[in-house]
Amino acid sequence: MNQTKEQRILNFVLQNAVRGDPCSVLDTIDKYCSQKEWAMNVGDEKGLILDKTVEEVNPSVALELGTYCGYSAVRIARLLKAGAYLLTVEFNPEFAAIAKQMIEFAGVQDKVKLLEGPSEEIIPQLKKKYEVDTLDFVFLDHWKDRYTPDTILLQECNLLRKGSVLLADNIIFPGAPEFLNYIRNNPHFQCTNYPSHLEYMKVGDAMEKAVFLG
Ligand SMILES: O=C(NC/C=C/[C@H]1O[C@@H](Sc2ccncc2)[C@H](O)[C@@H]1O)c1cc([N+](=O)[O-])cc(O)c1O
Ligand SMILES: [Mg+2]
Repeated sequence: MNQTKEQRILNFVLQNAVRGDPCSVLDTIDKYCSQKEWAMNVGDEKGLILDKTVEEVNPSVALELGTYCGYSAVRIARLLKAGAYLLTVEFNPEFAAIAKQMIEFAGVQDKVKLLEGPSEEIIPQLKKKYEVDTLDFVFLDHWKDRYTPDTILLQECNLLRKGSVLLADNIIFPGAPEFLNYIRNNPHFQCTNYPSHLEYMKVGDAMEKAVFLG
């Protein structure tokens, strides 16, 4: 049975990256996806915006929606302080299996909890089942039409506190117009736009940061 693109990416990492070295895993994925097969990782350019935001927030508890191959989970986890952790939500079992291996190869498995299932089911379970109080940082990179309902759900489940930071990928491409309209017109959020480019392409893209004001 021939391999999927995601399996080819993982195999390229297993054969070319340095086990236990998150940066080498990120560089190897970026190399493969810019030279051989494009894939929807946040990538190196927008990855720097993600890095700066994570360093600024220095979260104890972070949530990622849309794990895919685990690139941004590794990217975020490598920056977390001792005792801090990332919960990452993926509903596609094949992608979850790839991401699990990617996270373990990078050596950040002790900081990452991969939750398999759709965000709309997982988010309401975070407090009771996963013992989350509130989230310091949320990275939205899953289906673009889920950004708004899941942001509303996070508020309804009291998972945001004054100062919680949301960072959303793909504001321009593929675009999340409904989310942008929602978040920029919501008095409970302070928004900042970060223009960039689509991963591995010259196409324009942007990330949007939204700080919850309580
Ligand atoms: O479509 C994009 N991302 C959707 C991502 C989806 C990821 O999240 C879940 S969906 C889900 C649902 C519910 N709960 C958890 C995960 C999918 O199984 C996939 O792993 C995308 C597309 C482009 N592009 O150029 O076309 C560029 C990007 O950066 C993108 O992020
Ligand atoms: Mg994306």
